[in-house]
Amino acid sequence: MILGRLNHIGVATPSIDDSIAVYRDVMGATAIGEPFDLPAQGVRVCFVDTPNTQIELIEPLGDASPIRAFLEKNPAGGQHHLCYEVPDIQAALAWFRSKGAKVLGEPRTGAHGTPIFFVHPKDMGGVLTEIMESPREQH
Ligand SMILES: CC[C@H](C(=O)O)C(=O)SCCNC(=O)CCNC(=O)[C@H](O)C(C)(C)COP(=O)(O)OP(=O)(O)OC[C@H]1O[C@@H](n2cnc3c(N)ncnc32)[C@H](O)[C@@H]1OP(=O)(O)O
Ligand SMILES: [Co+2]
Repeated sequence: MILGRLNHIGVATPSIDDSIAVYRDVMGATAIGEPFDLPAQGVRVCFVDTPNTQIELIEPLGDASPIRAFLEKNPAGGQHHLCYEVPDIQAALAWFRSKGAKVLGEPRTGAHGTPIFFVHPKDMGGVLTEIMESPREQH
């Protein structure tokens, strides 16, 4: 398994619009994407570019959103997950399973349009970890 670059840091928020204002006005972010819905993943997403990675702002979308419980515990939002790139999602899936880590579901299409899966925080030192196949042009 080849662990690649840190693609993004997931930050859960009760309001993407409010968070955009903070990253724009307080953090001085100059490259903020348009928010978009990912109904299949139960989130609304907005990417804030940094020089070497991205902040992925995520807001609950729908009653079954996987981040609702997180926001109930952390009403102001907060750091939610880390996402690393791999060259081959299936090889990575087999790798984590071979290590006995709890993979959450099967690979599905993530916010960058490539396959992703999550590894339970209990097996990752308390860090919800997303694994994402690198976009093809980066292979
Ligand atoms: C995929 C689109 C996009 C992309 O980048 O492409 C995204 O990243 S979308 C991100 C949102 N989607 C997900 O997070 C899917 C995977 N997550 C899950 O399945 C759940 O969030 C899960 C199972 C990690 C936690 O579910 P839930 O919070 O409902 O369960 P519990 O409250 O029982 O939590 C169990 C246990 O884990 C701790 N926990 C929960 N969330 C986190 C977290 N983000 N980081 C670290 N730890 C977390 C929680 O505190 C519980 O611990 P315990 O000691 O048992 O109280
Ligand atoms: Co993510």
